[in-house]
Amino acid sequence: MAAKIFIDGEHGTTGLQIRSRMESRRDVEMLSIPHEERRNAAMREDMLNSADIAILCLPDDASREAVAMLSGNNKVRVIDTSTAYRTDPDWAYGFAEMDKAQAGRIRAARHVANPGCYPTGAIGLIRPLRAAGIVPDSYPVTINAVSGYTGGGKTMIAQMEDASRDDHIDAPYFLYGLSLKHKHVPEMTTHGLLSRPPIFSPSVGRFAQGMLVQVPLYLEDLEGDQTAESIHATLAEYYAGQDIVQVAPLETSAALPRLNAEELAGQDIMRLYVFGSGSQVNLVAQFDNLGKGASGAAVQNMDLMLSA
Ligand SMILES: NC(=O)C1=CN([C@@H]2O[C@H](COP(=O)(O)OP(=O)(O)OC[C@H]3O[C@@H](n4cnc5c(N)ncnc54)[C@H](OP(=O)(O)O)[C@@H]3O)[C@@H](O)[C@H]2O)C=CC1
Ligand SMILES: CC(=O)N[C@@H](CCC(=O)OP(=O)(O)O)C(=O)O
Repeated sequence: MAAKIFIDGEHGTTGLQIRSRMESRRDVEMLSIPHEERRNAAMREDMLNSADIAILCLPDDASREAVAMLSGNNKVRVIDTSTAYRTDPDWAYGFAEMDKAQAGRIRAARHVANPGCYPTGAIGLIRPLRAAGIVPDSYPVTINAVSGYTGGGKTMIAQMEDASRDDHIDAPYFLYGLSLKHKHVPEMTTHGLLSRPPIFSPSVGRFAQGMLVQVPLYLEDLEGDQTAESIHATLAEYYAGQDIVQVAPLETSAALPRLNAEELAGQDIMRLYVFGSGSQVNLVAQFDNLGKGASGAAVQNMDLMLSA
């Protein structure tokens, strides 16, 4: 029997991308609410409680409200794409490749917190080096990133695309999160296995989808005699045996004159690069903020849960 899937927030940016990934699938039955009823609480509660898996593509408060609508129901499984539950120990963190046991945890979980887009890149780069003891507790980790503007959902898409709005953004590129208190820092710290919160500086460019997340490192401040080659070998070994998180060969990185943030738009993979030589490296994750950074990861998690 086809599994019943309800996307609460199905008409938003993340929800629509999940729906488009489901269009040709025969193994799932999509439960749906018409656009004009998307905020009808009674209809949402009914659909949420009728699903096998509910995928929440809502702001944090509305996600918490949806989870409350399921209290007392011990059957429906939930994937939440908001920030609400990403450091909650009762929820499985939905980054299947982040260690060898994580796919199994997601497969068995009732509640899965889909990662944030920036943390997917940052944790993907940092966690293997923390797990191997290469990045010491005291290391001052910094994360610089650029996202396509769909990362800001319907509001930012309209701000970037509609010049008639009072809050139109005409900048081709801008920094934000300037107070260094971005909502993704706690999840980067927890799942990046960091002792100190990283300094995180996000930015947005005038392109719809795509992302680069950078973590520069001084090799002499790491444990052991590290080189670009040894860091690359650690990442390549960590991600061996699966094809969603790919580590670009060092020769490929060395030959690149530039790296395009849009290159993996429309794809659900993430590619990691090690740049640099001598005493410094820059680790970079390249992916689609709406692919492995959101909707692609949600569908991957749904598939793991359906395979239980
Ligand atoms: N965009 C991205 O790249 C990523 C987004 N996420 C997360 O995914 C979630 C959804 O984001 P995104 O798709 O970008 O946001 P959007 O603003 O594009 O879509 C949100 C949807 O939720 C609906 N909604 C809002 N409040 C309620 C409510 N109280 N009851 C019912 N429906 C409601 C909105 O309806 P209405 O049209 O009426 O506003 C809209 O359809 C967020 O938590 C976001 O942080 C995670 C990773 C990446
Ligand atoms: C460009 C942009 O605005 N991006 C969003 C993050 C997108 C994302 O990962 O969403 P979550 O809210 O689910 O964490 C931001 O910085 O708030």
